[in-house]
Amino acid sequence: MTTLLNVDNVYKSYGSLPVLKGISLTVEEKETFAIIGPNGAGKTTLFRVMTGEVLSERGRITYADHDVTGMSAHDRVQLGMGRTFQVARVFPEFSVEENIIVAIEARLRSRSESSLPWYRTRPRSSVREEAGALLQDLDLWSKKATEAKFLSHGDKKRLELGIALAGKPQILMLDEPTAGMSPSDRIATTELIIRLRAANAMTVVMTEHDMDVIFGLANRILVMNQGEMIAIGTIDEVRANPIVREVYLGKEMYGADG
Ligand SMILES: Nc1ncnc2c1ncn2[C@@H]1O[C@H](COP(=O)(O)OP(=O)(O)OP(=O)(O)O)[C@@H](O)[C@H]1O
Repeated sequence: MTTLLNVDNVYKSYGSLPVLKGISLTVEEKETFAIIGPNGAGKTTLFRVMTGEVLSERGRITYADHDVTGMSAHDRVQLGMGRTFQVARVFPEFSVEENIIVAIEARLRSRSESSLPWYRTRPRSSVREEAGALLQDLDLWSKKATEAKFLSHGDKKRLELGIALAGKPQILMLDEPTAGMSPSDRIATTELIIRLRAANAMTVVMTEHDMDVIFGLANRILVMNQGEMIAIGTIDEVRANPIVREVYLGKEMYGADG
């Protein structure tokens, strides 16, 4: 196995509040790694430290052999780290298809696959074709002409996933991909991520509250509590961990006999 992302002894405080107290983890190529924990545990802060939206005060982060510790979020995206947000970020006035096209064009420009300015490249037929294929994969083809602001919550999250995929990331960072979704949308989104992950040979890092989604997707899990790591391992290892049982998850994780 090849390590793609390495977080080594990372600390972060907000004012006098320590939020990350020495977090270390590795994410191996093609695995899905989930971060879980109760509210306020520090999951989102750790996620942001990994994506570069927040810089850590101590520790080191490497991604594909690059030291990215002090690197901006934008530069990390250029290296192949794609991400989605808890609240989907799409261009509301653009159609579904235009949102995807803009994202593909951004990739083409930033990776020097095209040297022309955007207004001279669009809409190239190859870009339209790529957008069409992605929309089919996302089951959004029938809504391609719909303005994004009119999409349901689930479809908006799906579109945001497509925007991230249009950047052809090597690692996809998903911040609560099923937040606010109905149970049926959650199942559909889990299945979609499984499908897209296989088709694109992607590594995934995610935060998520829903245990069914975690169990459906993750290979390994980090459990956090109050800025600390309380367990890290496979689903079975984490389930069997007595500290996790005591501190955090309770019945939901173990079923009625747990
Ligand atoms: N920008 C900020 N400024 C000050 N305090 C913050 C900031 N962001 C987070 N915090 C605090 O840091 C702690 C950890 O927050 P964080 O959002 O990382 O936890 P979380 O595990 O993602 O929680 P949740 O499950 O509720 O999203 C909380 O006490 C929170 O109030």
